[in-house]
Amino acid sequence: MVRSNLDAMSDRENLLVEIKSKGIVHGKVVLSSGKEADFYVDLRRVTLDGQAAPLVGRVMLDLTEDLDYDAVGGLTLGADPVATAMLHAAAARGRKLDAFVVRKTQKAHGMQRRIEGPDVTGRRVLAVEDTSTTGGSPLTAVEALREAGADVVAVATIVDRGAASAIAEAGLPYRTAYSLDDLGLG
Ligand SMILES: O=P(O)(O)OC[C@H]1O[C@H](OP(=O)(O)OP(=O)(O)O)[C@H](O)[C@@H]1O
Ligand SMILES: O=C(O)c1cc(=O)[nH]c(=O)[nH]1
Repeated sequence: MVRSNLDAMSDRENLLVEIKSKGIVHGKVVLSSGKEADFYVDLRRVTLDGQAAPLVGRVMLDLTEDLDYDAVGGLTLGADPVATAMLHAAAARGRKLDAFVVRKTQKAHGMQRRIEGPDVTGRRVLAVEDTSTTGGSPLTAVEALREAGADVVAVATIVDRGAASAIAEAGLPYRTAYSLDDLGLG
């Protein structure tokens, strides 16, 4: 089946509707970085939603279509359903894409791994996040991936809250599907 630009545009529009209706929470909130904000973009309510998750996979694949990578993942937990949605969307397009999970700390028992899933050593990988404010979370994943011998080709998020400069400083291309302006929160 041939995928048209119209299909991609309609997925992008439909995912935006899902994010606006299910993922935005207004009110004072403390962010991962310790900063305070007046709203939260709770993308777990979108990436773990049965209707929205397939859109997440397709939109994030479309966003990174020109990049060369064969594994995707990031810092648990926000990145995990993004990566698995992409794995399944890729499989539906006949492409084999592996996923991985970067633990916040190395596991102390079992295989004692920091990065779970098929081995990423020597592979071109995409680091993803659901949303990023400071770039801290995706860059923590990038550091662990580089330590494991992976070649990180880029960072990609569903919603950017201000991470572009930190990711550019780390010398990596940065892709985001939506800005706060797209969400009416800019
Ligand atoms: O660090 P930043 O780049 O500014 O991005 C914000 C981080 O906050 C959220 O996760 P959180 O730290 O709340 O943890 P969780 O994924 O385990 O829920 C989100 O999923 C990002 O990982
Ligand atoms: O910066 C964060 O911690 C953060 C912001 C946001 O809108 N959503 C989220 O999951 N984390």
